[in-house]
Amino acid sequence: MARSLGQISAEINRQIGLLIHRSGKLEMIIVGTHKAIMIPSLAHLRGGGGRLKGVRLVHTHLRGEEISDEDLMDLLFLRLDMLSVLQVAKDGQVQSLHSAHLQPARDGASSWTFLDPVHPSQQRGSVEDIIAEVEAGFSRVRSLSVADDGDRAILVSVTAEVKMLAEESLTELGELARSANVKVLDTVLQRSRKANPRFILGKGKLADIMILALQLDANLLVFNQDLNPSQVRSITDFTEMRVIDRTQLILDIFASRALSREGKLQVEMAQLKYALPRLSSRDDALSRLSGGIGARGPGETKLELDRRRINDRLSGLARELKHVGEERYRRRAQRRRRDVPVLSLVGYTNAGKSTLLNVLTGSHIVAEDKLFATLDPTSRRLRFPTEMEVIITDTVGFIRNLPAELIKAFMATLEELEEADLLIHVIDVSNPCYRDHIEVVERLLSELDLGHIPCLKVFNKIDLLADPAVGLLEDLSEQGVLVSALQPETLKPFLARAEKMLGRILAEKDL
Ligand SMILES: Nc1nc2c(ncn2[C@@H]2O[C@H](COP(=O)(O)OP(=O)(O)OP(=O)(O)O)[C@@H](O)[C@H]2O)c(=O)[nH]1
Ligand SMILES: [Mg+2]
Repeated sequence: MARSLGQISAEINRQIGLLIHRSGKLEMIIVGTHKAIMIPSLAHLRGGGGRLKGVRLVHTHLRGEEISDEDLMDLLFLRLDMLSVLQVAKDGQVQSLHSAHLQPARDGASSWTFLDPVHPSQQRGSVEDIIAEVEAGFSRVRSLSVADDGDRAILVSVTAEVKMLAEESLTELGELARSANVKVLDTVLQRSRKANPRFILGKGKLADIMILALQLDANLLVFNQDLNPSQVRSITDFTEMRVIDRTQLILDIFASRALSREGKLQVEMAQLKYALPRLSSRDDALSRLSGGIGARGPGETKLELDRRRINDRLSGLARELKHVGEERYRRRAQRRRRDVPVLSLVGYTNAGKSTLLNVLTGSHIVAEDKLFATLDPTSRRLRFPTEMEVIITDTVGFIRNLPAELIKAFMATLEELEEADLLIHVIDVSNPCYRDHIEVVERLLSELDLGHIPCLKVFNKIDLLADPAVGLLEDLSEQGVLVSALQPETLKPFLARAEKMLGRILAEKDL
């Protein structure tokens, strides 16, 4: 076969490639130009049951070149079992066969191994054995890392931000992933002034990520930046991995957390609004996009609908939400008639709002070390030491770059905040980024037109400040109160302060 390939290739002065199944069956014959061949998409191939595609490529080179970088990219991106180059002399005589295959272990820089060049008639050992060994190597790597059924992701951030900010934001993406039960295998931070419009990243960097993904057995790429639909498509096509962005990740978390009818409706609305502009007339864009982390929660089957039906569904949702909103309005109006003041807990996600509400009111709403543990607003009665009774409301946490669609979707819930007489801004001081968090929350509050409501800053989790900087505690207690929701005795000064503020506010209102 090598001899015929060499002769024909030299005669027509074009490279010829054969894609060969593990079974030995020919999948495809590709005729290229004199210096390259183009391999069509192999997406239809189901793979060989392991990490690799189950096909190998043997192709001719006419100018004596050995395995080129492009060849290696093909090996990688097409996850070929093996890639071989048959060097052919001008007269069509076959010279030597150069082969390379991917390397499962992550030792050092090289992601592939070259076999010794050999004349095709002198080959020893079997290709099948080598491939079996490579596959076995990959699955060993896999079983070394924890085997679980959740998604296994590589986080990617492409940004022009300064290094520290970029890293912080990537850490937060990791927290989001963890909250969505996604296992984070590795993170890739690419700082660049200008994003590649097609892939966001340069192709070389994408190749690095692909290698990582293969070696770590990742099935998901999570980008910290919003991707447009065509970027999702190109990266997906290129890597054959599922690709989602930060917004999609947040939507997925919301979808799995929403409990109330209103919450579910709102999440579905946000999901649909996010998906709609990303719909493309071409093939399976939506099923891919709606894939998310398996597109859990409300809206999962609905996302399979087409654009028109999505629009119908959206107007239906809007109607339902309006209806639910009216019910809530009536409840609120009742409350107002009874003239009970309202305190609303606001703050960055994971600051400790729900924990605080639980401690203050002896409730047991879900509070956990996950982002967006709370999605549905909860109200409880709280009696101050001086017998004044108030209602205290827990709300969904804020986060930086909260997508506009999401904020809008949660408008109805956040309307609850408009009723608040006093906002309690809970801040996790043990988080190194707490200052940024304050800024994000304050900006969102003013965007939501809540900036005019009096606000008390509560610096929470002081128990975690093992060694606070000199003057920090004094500084903070000038701006608000210091508490630890886990140490009830620290809450007294907070209650006293809140009550005093509330007294003043109510007195002003009566005037
Ligand atoms: N050490 C310490 N941990 C706290 C304190 N307050 C809350 N936590 C922990 O912080 C985590 C988040 O608390 P939550 O009450 O769920 O926070 P949240 O602000 O309601 O968060 P979301 O609902 O996700 O926006 C939980 O694991 C709490 O146990 C505190 O004062 N000290
Ligand atoms: Mg909460």
